[in-house]
Amino acid sequence: MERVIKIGLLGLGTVGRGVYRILQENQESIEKRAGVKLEVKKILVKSLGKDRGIVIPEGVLTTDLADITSDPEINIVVEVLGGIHPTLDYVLEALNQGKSVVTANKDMVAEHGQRLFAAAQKNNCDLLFEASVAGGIPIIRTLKQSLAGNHIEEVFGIINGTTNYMLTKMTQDGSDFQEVLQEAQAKGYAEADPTADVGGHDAARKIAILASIAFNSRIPLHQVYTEGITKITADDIAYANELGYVIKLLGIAKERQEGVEVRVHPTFIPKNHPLAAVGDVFNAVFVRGNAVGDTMFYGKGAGELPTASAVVADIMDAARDIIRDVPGIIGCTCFEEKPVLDIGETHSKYYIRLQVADKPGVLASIALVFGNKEVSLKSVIQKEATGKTAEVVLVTHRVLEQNVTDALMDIKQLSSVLEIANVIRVEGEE
Ligand SMILES: NC(=O)C1=CN([C@@H]2O[C@H](COP(=O)(O)OP(=O)(O)OC[C@H]3O[C@@H](n4cnc5c(N)ncnc54)[C@H](OP(=O)(O)O)[C@@H]3O)[C@@H](O)[C@H]2O)C=CC1
Ligand SMILES: N[C@@H](CC=O)C(=O)O
Repeated sequence: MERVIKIGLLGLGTVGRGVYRILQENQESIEKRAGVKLEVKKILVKSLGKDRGIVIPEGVLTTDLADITSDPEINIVVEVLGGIHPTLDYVLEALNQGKSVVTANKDMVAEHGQRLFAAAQKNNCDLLFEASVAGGIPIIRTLKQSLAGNHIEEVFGIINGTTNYMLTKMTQDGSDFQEVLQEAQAKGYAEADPTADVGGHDAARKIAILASIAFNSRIPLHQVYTEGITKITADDIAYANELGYVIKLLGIAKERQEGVEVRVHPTFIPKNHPLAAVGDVFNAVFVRGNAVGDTMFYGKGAGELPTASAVVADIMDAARDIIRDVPGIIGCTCFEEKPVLDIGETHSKYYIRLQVADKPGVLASIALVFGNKEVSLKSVIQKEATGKTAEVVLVTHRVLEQNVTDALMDIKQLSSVLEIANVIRVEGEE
């Protein structure tokens, strides 16, 4: 008799709809490749009456979790609800009922991964989360399996589709921040609360997940230095262009002898850097391994079908493991504690934009403060002098962050400095 693996889908929003569509439209090839037929038996939603733009057979939608977690016929639960409450409890319930779980939820994995992996191991289930980082790019499987023989030294890249879409439009078309955020929301790229995207928190969750896998450690989310794109202005974009850079929100994780550095912030990168050409909703992740050298992975980082592509691949893996009776074979429970370095201990170049009084000697006094803190300056441009005020743009050489922070504290005290308008790290050049 033909074996069918039944799936319970939690959520039928942007990603859930994509998962359902791929499972229907590619049914034949999926069955051949997975070696088993896959069928969505139940779908948990909040509201049964909502128009969803797809046809779902009668009786499949439910608002009762128990229709899924208590159904012995359902072997795989796919969580695409989002958020932590009540989602974490739902996923733990599914694992404790012996069901393998596939999730796209980076909030939950970044904050409660340890608990979830322990529950999956205890119950001999798979817990797969490919879609939680970089949408359609298969980066989790790559780190866990394809590059497993390497010592990973560095993982960094563009890992939030919404902000990359926004920065691309703001740079290329001069679009307004709020307008372009609304476009990203309408396209289904943004989180339910888009402050997670623009505030850098979504990217922080993703880099915490990537760094944990890459460095075989557990990176607590609160230790990821996080800055979003809300302070980026049209002026910063124009100066970046003039100086030969573009601005991207990067997630950066490096293993150093003293510990690991894990950070998310807007970054100036040279226009000829491969990441500079990654526009729109695309993501790209660089991985440097001690055996493989430099690798780069590129693809759509958000949206219905790219994200669902990753979810469906995980469902197929979970199904294969179930029919071979080996769920949980590649777990995430064995790791080493590694210290996460403070942002002050990292090194970068810095773009610094200041509003100052337009009078003689100001630049010299600013340069002196930087010199006293061992921050050497690569370039200083004075702009838009009105006779009363002027804008000064400085770019430093590669220096210790703490020295820049200390210098800026002193610079703030100078009576001729009216405002520190923005400070943005510069990466990707010697
Ligand atoms: N959108 C994207 O591009 C990507 C999203 N993700 C992640 O995927 C997950 C889902 O995102 P997305 O599809 O965009 O989210 P949506 O907001 O579009 O969809 C959420 C779905 O979950 C249902 N839901 C939410 N809470 C409950 C609840 N308490 N009980 C029952 N049903 C509930 C909603 O039901 P109803 O329809 O009835 O309101 C809806 O169908 C999130 O974790 C997100 O971070 C990951 C990568 C990319
Ligand atoms: N909001 C996220 C969705 C995918 O993870 C993003 O924009 O990258």
